[in-house]
Amino acid sequence: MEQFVSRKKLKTTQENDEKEEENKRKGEVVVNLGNESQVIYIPKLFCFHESSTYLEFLNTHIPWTRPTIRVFGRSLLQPRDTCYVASAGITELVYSGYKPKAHSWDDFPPLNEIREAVHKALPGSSFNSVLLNRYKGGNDYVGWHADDEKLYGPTPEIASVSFGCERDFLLKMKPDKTSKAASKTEGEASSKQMKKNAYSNQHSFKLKHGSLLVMKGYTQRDWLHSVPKRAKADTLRINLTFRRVL
Ligand SMILES: O=C(O)CCC(=O)C(=O)O
Ligand SMILES: [Fe+2]
Repeated sequence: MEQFVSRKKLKTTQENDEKEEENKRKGEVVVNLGNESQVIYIPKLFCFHESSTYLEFLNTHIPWTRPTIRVFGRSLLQPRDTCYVASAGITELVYSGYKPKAHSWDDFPPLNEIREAVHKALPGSSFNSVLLNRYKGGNDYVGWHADDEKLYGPTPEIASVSFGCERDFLLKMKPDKTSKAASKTEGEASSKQMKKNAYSNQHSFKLKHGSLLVMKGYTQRDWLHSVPKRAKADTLRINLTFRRVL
């Protein structure tokens, strides 16, 4: 009898966990970008209260810096604050001529909690680094780029968690891919389904407080993304992009 009761309890907990996961994924949007590139958007991975607690923690406890980077041969102050956290022993990250210092996960337990929630939402994923960005207001931004550094391999899964001010996240096809994609789409457009899903060269998402956006497949090879300046988005936003260095 005792065994029966505890087993029943166990099942209930498991059922509750499944229900909780299901609730988190409510409103999930999957966008097939074509040519094996995909974006998944989950608006509410974290509830409002959890998200606000993480925003406050990250804002006050992360050692933010605003480095000088090189873009198109010119030095400029990166238009947002940044910090990098990574597992020991993995290949160092270098982007735009800048090599961020890798901080330890152990120094920021809430970051590990967020990473675990992302792992739960994306079965099979295992991220060993996170690049954090802090946008202090609407003048802070990230320009068009792809996270296509070699250390992530050809088809990285990049999981982006946002807290704070809602900002637009834009995707556009890389210029050299546009014509090829158009001819491919035309060729495939015979089926009704394809016509309905006719691929577009641009997409935009409003990244909400506590949301998760995932870029998968060949998105980094074929697409650029950005978070442009927005005069009206004048409050703090913190974004975390989880990546796996191979
Ligand atoms: O802030 C964002 O939503 C995007 C950040 C980003 O693209 C990056 O860190 O590579
Ligand atoms: Fe990026």
